[in-house]
Amino acid sequence: MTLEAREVAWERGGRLVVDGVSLRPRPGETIGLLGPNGSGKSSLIRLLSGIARPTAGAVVLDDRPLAAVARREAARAIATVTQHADTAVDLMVRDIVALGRIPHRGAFGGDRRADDDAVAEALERTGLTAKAGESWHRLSGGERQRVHIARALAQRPRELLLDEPTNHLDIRHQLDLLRLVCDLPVTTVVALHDLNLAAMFCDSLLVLKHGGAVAAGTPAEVLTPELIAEVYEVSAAVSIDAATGRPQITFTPGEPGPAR
Ligand SMILES: Nc1ncnc2c1ncn2[C@@H]1O[C@H](COP(=O)(O)OP(=O)(O)OP(=O)(O)O)[C@@H](O)[C@H]1O
Repeated sequence: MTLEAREVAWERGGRLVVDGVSLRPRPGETIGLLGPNGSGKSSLIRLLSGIARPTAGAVVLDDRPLAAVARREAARAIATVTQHADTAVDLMVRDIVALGRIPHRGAFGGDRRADDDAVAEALERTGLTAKAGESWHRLSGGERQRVHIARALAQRPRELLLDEPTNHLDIRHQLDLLRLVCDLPVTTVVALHDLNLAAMFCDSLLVLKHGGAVAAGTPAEVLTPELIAEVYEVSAAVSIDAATGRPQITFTPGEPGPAR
């Protein structure tokens, strides 16, 4: 059982920004959401997280409509890192990561030891242990991004929703983060712009265009030159990496894809 989207649609400002999309991740898999700017990736993540409700179709957690699941229960199961996540108050890194434990606290405070362990592990996994006592406002953009990921990990969710988690990160941290996410025993839906990173790390991909799903399957099934030209309007060559068996995409500079 896992988090599912069943033919979800979302009308915003008189326009369908998500148009009849279904997503049914296998437990533990990492699904990459691809698509150009404005194609609906963030909107779909908002629907899956319960931040927004679909205008049609349903988001379902363990076969129950998410809207009918108690907030606290949903918050224990699903962790979300949205784009441009910020915090107004100046907290220490450790305190922000500890916010991920709130859904686990009972009326009498919960298990402090479990909270401390989860926070320490999340800091360690994201390479932030040495920054635990640092103030949020003194962090770089990439460090802030990792703090939000750490908060989500401290939540120890079953479902992880990440909206472009690698923007702001240097290449080493991009690779570390996606490797970490893939190795977690957690179902993950991750919106990505980098097709090569998606090809390298995701078990499957869903490609959106104008709010609708245009392709779904393994990276090798989905990432063809034809699909890339259709969706992104650029020319690309795709080869299969001998070592990993994953597609590798090379773009042709200055050569536009077919006009649409
Ligand atoms: N508050 C809003 N009201 C109406 N439409 C909106 C609103 N926010 C976003 N949209 C529209 O919804 C569509 C989908 O946006 P969304 O942010 O989901 O795309 P995205 O694929 O995540 O884009 P990006 O890659 O640029 O982050 C866009 O056309 C956008 O203009």
